[in-house]
Amino acid sequence: MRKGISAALLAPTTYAWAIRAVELRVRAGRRLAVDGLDLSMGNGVHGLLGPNGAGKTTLMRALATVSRPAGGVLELLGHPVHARSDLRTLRRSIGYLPQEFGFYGRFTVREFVEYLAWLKEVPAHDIPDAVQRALERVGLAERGDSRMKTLSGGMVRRAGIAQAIVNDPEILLLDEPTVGLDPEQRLAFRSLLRELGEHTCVVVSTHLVEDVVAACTNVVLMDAGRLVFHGGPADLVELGREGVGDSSAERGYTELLRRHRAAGERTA
Ligand SMILES: Nc1ncnc2c1ncn2[C@@H]1O[C@H](COP(=O)(O)OP(=O)(O)OP(=O)(O)O)[C@@H](O)[C@H]1O
Repeated sequence: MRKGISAALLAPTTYAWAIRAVELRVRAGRRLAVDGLDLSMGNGVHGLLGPNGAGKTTLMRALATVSRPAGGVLELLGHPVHARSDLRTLRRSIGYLPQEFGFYGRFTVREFVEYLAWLKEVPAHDIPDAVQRALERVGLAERGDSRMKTLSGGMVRRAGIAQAIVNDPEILLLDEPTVGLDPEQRLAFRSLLRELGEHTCVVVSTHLVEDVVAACTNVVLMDAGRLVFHGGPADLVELGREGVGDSSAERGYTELLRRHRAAGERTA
């Protein structure tokens, strides 16, 4: 048995949900930015929406096991995540594109993705093919030998998506992946998302409600650290038949937040 990995982590696990949170609380600095969240997610593409400061990035960081929960239950692929969990094996099955990420500008795109594949403990002999496939999936195969510092903002984002998918994760977390992508790339990205969601639990945080309707199987709406709505994109569109906003989906989003806040004021 490999040193440092417990038998419990190596044992096959069965689970109903790839991600399960019950009364989850997560701190951002000293603030409880996720405050009593109940949420279960399986395979599919889950669009995480919410106003600025809703707690989306804080939740993504907890799902990526970057921050540990301050309370409640968090289970990823059936493994509990808490202060004392051994997360090394679990992290091999997670892909994460943070909102902001650093890289060595002198690395080529291929070296950058290879390095992350190595950190994710992808077996060495699988790395070249895995990297090539990830670069092809984000449309960067032609730029594999370019240095990271020579890429445009949108291309850096695509390199970030490539590193997140290079280990074929079972949970894929993408924090605002479409920022800086041109319209053609956004369309290509939507179809990549749909493809990935067939066998993976994909969580995509975004402010683009239209992207969620076009590419997601589920909508998760948060406000002030709590779950406001979890349903299908069609439910959001249906709710937005009337109200303020340029599209039905945006109106549905606004209407859900309005109802949630009005209910909060009544109970306060
Ligand atoms: N390091 C920190 N220290 C203190 N407070 C923080 C820290 N990071 C985030 N917060 C606060 O936690 C709350 C949730 O922030 P978070 O970044 O998770 O929201 P978000 O939904 O991702 O927002 P956005 O849409 O603007 O990216 C906000 O009120 C924010 O000000």
